[in-house]
Order: sequence, then structure tokens, then C-alpha cells
Amino acid sequence: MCGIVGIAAKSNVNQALYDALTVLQHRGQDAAGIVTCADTRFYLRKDNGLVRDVFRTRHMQRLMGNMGIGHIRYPTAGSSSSAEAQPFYVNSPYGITLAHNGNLTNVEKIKEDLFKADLRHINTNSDSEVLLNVFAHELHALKQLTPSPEHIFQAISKVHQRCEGGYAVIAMLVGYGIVGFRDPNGIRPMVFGERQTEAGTEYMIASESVALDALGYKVIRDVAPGEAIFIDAEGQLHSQQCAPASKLQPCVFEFVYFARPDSIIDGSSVYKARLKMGEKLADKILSERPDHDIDVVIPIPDTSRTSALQLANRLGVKFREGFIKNRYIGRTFIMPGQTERKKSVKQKLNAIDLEFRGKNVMLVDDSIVRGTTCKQIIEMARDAGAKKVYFASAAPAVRYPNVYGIDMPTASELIAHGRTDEEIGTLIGADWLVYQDLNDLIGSVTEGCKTRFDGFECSVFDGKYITGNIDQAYLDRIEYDRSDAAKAARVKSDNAIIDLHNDE
Ligand SMILES: O=P(O)(O)OC[C@H]1O[C@H](OP(=O)(O)OP(=O)(O)O)[C@H](O)[C@@H]1O
Ligand SMILES: NC(=O)CC[C@H](N)C(=O)O
Ligand SMILES: [Mg+2]
Repeated sequence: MCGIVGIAAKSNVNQALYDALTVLQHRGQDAAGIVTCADTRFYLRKDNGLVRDVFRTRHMQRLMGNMGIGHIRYPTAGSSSSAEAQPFYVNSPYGITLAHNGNLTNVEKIKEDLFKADLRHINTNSDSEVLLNVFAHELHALKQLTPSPEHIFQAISKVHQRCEGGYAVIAMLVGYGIVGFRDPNGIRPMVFGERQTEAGTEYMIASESVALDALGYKVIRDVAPGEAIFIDAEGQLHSQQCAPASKLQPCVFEFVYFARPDSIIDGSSVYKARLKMGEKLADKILSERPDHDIDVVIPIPDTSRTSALQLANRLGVKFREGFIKNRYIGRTFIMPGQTERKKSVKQKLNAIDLEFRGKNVMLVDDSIVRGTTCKQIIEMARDAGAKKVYFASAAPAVRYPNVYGIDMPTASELIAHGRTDEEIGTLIGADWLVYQDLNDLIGSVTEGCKTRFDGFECSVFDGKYITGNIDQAYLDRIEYDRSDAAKAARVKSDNAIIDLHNDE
């Protein structure tokens, strides 16, 4: 997943963008970038690394201007080379820069059309560069020297007609403003808000509400699926629905793992959803094993903490912090390679023996994806002296690839793919493995929430791809392109950025 942000303010936005990206860091750890706009110029700084490593004082000083956009990257297309760090830039029309969260599923077709019909060249393997060029082409086709909000919305309607997949996008047009839009299913999240200052109202658009909270912005609302929000150069906000048949079907995995618990996505609190996941999973445990012999519930930090706490409460069993997390190690699942992920689990988590010795422990994680974490954790629990090790996953089994912005392209790398729950339990070395049911996961997000959801993007759990047009040939192709082995074999030396001047 990536994190995106755009701010239209009344004074320099560089520090605010930096701060927002830091708050969104959990959505991507590979690369970070900011583009600001002052007068008729864009200023760019982007590179591989965490926000705190990419931006030095000298870069911050050069990022001038009262409007800007930022991105933190977790790649789902192309490579992790810094040439594919975002935001991307095109000089025509107007000068446009764009940051994208999600993944396009018809990139090959669009690329061909861009080249043959629109006479545009794409210089990376990033789907986001493709998206930017579609937007630029559609704006160009309107032949307006000064685009009005309606022209911008018209171009976005065309983007929806040409692009398939999941996308939340923030773009900036030199001298004209910032626009944010969300795909017609609202797969990827996006929210916007305002802040009053003496100089006037400032606006911010971001992936998650937590970024707005942290910067003192008041959330106005989520951007609706297919809708676009435009803040013009005078600071006026305009909005329009640009995809007539839109439906609200957000990615349920945001609630399971990606988003921060203190975010509210599409009106549903991620924290409350995770508490409910714990409750519902406890009910399943009680119905399957009413006379269970669990002595203690232990979360696998970080993300599962909220669910595990409520699961223990509901079971009436002690909750203990049996694993301590090294706060300086990032999230392992979003790391690019399996060797790195495996090594990081050991560096990240350490067991407190006394919580395990002679006890029947129930370990709780939010999800099991490749099985990297749970296999090692179960071993650690046994080494620490646990009698029996049970394992509970607050999400159902992840059995199918994701094509909408989560880098899970390879079915064979998913531990649950083609296996029964019992087989997975044996493989990870658990004495009992229990998964959440999909209906209960959805109930956790919707119960007590006023939003009318049309459904959820649950493909990793049920193999149904809501945008259609995902066939086996496509899945085979992304498996070939994006497996860990393919990524490792890819030459990563192509770091030359053909782009705006990018400060070293
Ligand atoms: O089965 P796996 O392939 O190991 O993936 C699942 C694990 O990865 C994630 O943790 P991560 O370390 O990324 O982040 P967290 O600290 O937020 O839990 C997730 O919370 C699970 O613990
Ligand atoms: N995780 C994401 O949202 C990735 C965005 C885009 N597809 C990229 O690879 O850069
Ligand atoms: Mg985890």
C-alpha cells in the first residue's frame, strides 16, 4: 500500500507534508517523495528510504510553496528502484505531478494506447506513470489554456473510463491547484479536511484520517468512490462525481492490517473494527471448543494487539504481552524480499519466557499471509517453554493474490493457497489454528457504523475480483513478473530519474 497526501495552504507546506508522510509511514517503507509548487515552478525531492532518511534540511529548504503533494511507496508494479519513487511528473499540459496509491490492472493495454494513439512515451514500469499520462492526455485533449474545475473533472471521468483496478490519486497542476480522486469502487481510501487560519481556509487530502488529525485538520468527509475534489489556486474547493455507476466497496484488508487503528475509513473506525474482530473470533473459539484449555492470550505485535485484547476479554482469559517488539524495526510484511522479512521477524520480536513456561498459549495475529511470522513465532513460543501453542488469525485465510495495491501477487507464496485450515495448522506447527470467518470480518467493519457499504473488496479471502476482467492469464502474468524470485532477479541499478530536477 502507499500513502498519499496533498495540501493547499496559505503558507509553506513543506513541513506539513513531511509530517503527514511520517504519520502515513506504516503504508509504505520503500521510498518517499514530495513535490511543492511556488509560482510557475515545481520543486521535487524523492528517493528510496523512509521519510526521515529521504529529506534533509537542504531538501526541505528548497521545497518552497503553499501547495504540494507527497507519497510514500510500497511497490506493487515495476521495481523498487528510485526511478519509480513518486510523485511522477509530466511537463504537458500545464505541468502535472501525481501520487498514486493502488494498482492498475489493464496497464499493458493503456500503455499501448498511450504510445500508439496518444503519442506518449512511458519511461518506467510503474503503473502510476501510466495513470499520470492518461490524465495528462485527457486534459490536453480539452485544449484549454486555463482549465476550469469542470475541465479537470471531465478529464478525470475519462481516466475512469480508461483505467481499471484500484486507485486513489492526488495530482497537482502548476498554478491551478490540487485534485484528489478515488476509483469507482473506492477500493483505496481517501479523506479530506480543512483547517482555519488567519489567512483563510487550508485544505488537506490524504490516504487516512490520522494524517489530518496529526496536523490539526478537521475531517470534512471521505472522498466518495468515483468522486474528485479540486482545490483551486484561490483556495476554493470544488467536488464532482466523475464515474456515474460508482459503488462503495473498499478493501477490507485496510481494516485488518494496513491502516492505523486510529484512522476512520469510510465512516468506520479501524480500532472498533479490530476490537470486534477479536470478539467475533472469541465467539468462534467458544463455539468450536467450549471447554478449551487456553491459559493465556498473547498478541503478535503490533497490529494484532487491538483484536487480541478483546479476544482475551471475551474468553475471560488473561491477556499478556509475551513478545516484545523492537520499536526500530519496521513492518515485515511490506518488506520487498523474503530473506529480509524472515530475518526481521527475529530481530523484531523477542519472547518473555515466563509468560510461556508450562502454559497453553493462544497466539493472536491479525492475518497470516506468507506464514513467515507465525512459523517463527510458534517456534519461539515452544522454545520459551509453552505446553501447547494455539494460533488465531483475526482475518480469514489469505488464499488468493491481490491486484489492487497490496503486493501479494503470487498465489504459491501464500501459505494458505490450496490448503485446508488443518494443513496450514500442521505446516506452521500449531496445535490448533483458528481463522475468522469472512462474514464476521465484514460484520466487524459494518456493525454500528452508519455508512451504507455496497460490499467489500475481499479478493484475498474469496478470490472474487470486483472490477472484473481479472482472468487466469493476468494472474499468471503478475505471478511471473512479481514473485520474490522475479523481483530478486530484476536488475535494480536503473536508478536514473528522468524527471524534474531532483535534489541529491
Ligand atoms: O504471514 P506473514 O507473511 O508473516 O504476514 C503476516 C504478518 O505480517 C504483518 O506484520 P508486520 O510485521 O508487517 O507489521 P505489524 O508490526 O504492524 O504487525 C501482519 O501483522 C502479520 O503479523
Ligand atoms: N502500493 C501502492 O499503492 C503502489 C502504487 C504503485 N502501483 C507503485 O507500485 O508505485
Ligand atoms: Mg504483524
